[in-house]
Amino acid sequence: MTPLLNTINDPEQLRLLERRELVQLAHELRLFLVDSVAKTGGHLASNLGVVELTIALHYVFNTPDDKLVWDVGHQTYPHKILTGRREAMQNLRKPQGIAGFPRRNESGYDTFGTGHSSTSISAALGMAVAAQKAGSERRSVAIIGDGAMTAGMAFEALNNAGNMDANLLVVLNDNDMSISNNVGALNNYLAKLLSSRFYGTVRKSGKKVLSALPPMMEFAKRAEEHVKGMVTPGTLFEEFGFNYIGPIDGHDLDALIDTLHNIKQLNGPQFLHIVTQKGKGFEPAEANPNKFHGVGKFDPFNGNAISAKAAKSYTEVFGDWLVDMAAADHRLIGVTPAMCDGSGLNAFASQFPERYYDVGIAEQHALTFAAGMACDGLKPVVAIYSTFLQRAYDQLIHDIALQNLPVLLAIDRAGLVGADGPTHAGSFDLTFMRCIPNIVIMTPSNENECRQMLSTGFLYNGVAAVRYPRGSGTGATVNNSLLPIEIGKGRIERQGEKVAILAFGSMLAPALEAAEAINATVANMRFVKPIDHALIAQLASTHTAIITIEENCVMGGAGSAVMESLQAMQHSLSHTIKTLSLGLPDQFIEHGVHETMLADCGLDAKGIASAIAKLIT
Ligand SMILES: Cc1ncc(C[n+]2csc(CCOP(=O)(O)OP(=O)(O)O)c2C)c(N)n1
Ligand SMILES: CC(=O)[C@@H](O)[C@H](O)COP(=O)(O)O
Ligand SMILES: [Mg+2]
Repeated sequence: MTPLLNTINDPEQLRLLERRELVQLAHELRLFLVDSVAKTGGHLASNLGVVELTIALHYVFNTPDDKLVWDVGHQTYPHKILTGRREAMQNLRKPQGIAGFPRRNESGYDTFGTGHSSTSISAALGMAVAAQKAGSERRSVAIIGDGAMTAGMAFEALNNAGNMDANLLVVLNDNDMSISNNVGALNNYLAKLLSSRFYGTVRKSGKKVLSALPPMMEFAKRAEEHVKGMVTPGTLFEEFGFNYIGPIDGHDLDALIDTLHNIKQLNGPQFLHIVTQKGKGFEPAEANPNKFHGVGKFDPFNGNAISAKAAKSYTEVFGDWLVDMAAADHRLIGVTPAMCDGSGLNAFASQFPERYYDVGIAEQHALTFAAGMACDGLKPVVAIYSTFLQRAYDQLIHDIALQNLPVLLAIDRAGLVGADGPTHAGSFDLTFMRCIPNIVIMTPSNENECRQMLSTGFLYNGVAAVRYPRGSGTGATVNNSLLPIEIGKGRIERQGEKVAILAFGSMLAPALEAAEAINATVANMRFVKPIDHALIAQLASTHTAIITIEENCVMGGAGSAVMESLQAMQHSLSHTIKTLSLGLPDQFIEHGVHETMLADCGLDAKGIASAIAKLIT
């Protein structure tokens, strides 16, 4: 057979293929995906699951005029490959290479930038309304997974769209998996929809929708049936005002294409439920979709990881601490918004299942749920990535801090995260948390300090946050103590003269290295809030330059806290001090390799030394 995939550089070419050729194309696309991701690393299992769906969508819809909005965007590799980026896949997520998520500035086919979940229905609805207002017939399609569907935002959008007449199609890609097993009542409901009698009913109702009636009449008829309660039992999505079609096999290209063709004729909000298998076609990923959700380089023949096991990560340090503290205190509850594995909760979940809560992709709920538990004597620990905590800002302020509730936030992936790029960078948490009253914020400089700070935050009777980076730190030995450290106290790690570097968290190690050449003093500040005013005063009175350094944006971050402190004490200082705040610049940092990204921001020893040299000469 003549290969097909390498002839497709644009969906226009895909649309010229015969229907019967598409199965071969899907097969080639899968082989290409496995081979390509084996070399680069990236998200694999979700992409394998949407091969047929991606082909069918580009085959039926007139992309890029018709808009495809992929939720999360971790499953867009087949889309990228079919839209002119096949060759570019070899540089996926590498510096200057293509991104792991859709990017509007990367391709006209990437209609909406994503990375965080559950935004697709809102964005596609916005595009559908824009088309309507422009008198355009173009279609908008949101493709959302069953995991992403657990988020409140998806339901906010359904609620809005189901009450409108915009031409929006929502495709629910139901593979019965989030990163880990999907959870919650909605997941149970979807399983019920797929089962036995109800499945039959739904299929019939789907067929009815695809009958010969003209689209507008069909839509009106469905609306009338709804009003009269004739559609029984109505699916949840029908109750939301959508025309529900499915479930259909999302690996059956003929069924997908026929159904999409039919739906394209219909007006108003449409909902297509498809069933797929995460990891489809690659046995190791089918067997363990969680492991192959996001992977490093691997052997494409057996799926074995190529890189050696790295040093103990901060995530693992947190996971070990959680198990130990849970054993010591029966009030401890562990909460994760759908990131069990990534946040290091596996051991806790299996040892303390009755105290473990995966709430789905629901960061806002996770925090308020924790607040409620804290009101009544429990001690919740919310494990959350810095970037996803952004979703729950009001809950942190209004539900936790304002009521001064004892909730510990274990904030992982703080700082730059490498290959996932700007959507996942934890660049802002110090800035957005520091201005909230009542909160204790800690930045561990090594793994052992991380454990000490977790204990400190847990034992503190109020809201506390420990923010630590992705991966491992200095490799410090972690002792098994559960004792706290004194809140608000930094310490001097290296005594030098004239120049004092005040380092926060991960930046202590490069600060110490930079200090050698110029004999600078280095303080490990440890706490961003309360900031150690006494230590700052001591350093200010004995040095002529104060430099702060953090892996957070400079604006409003830990360095700002130091500068505010200095400002407050300036009248009592007998000499002037030169100051400099180092940290992440006021821009989104592109994906790449963590160390290089830091160096590019001047946050390695060399960059720190050169910035100090400029300041003091
Ligand atoms: C707001 C937010 N929280 C958490 C995540 C992490 N995350 C990425 S993909 C994913 C699971 C998505 O499951 P689903 O939508 O079913 O897609 P699948 O991976 O099954 O294809 C999660 C939890 C995220 N990207 N955004
Ligand atoms: C798409 C998504 O949000 C997650 O899969 C994320 O890429 C995981 O990142 P980590 O690899 O840091 O856990
Ligand atoms: Mg899923």
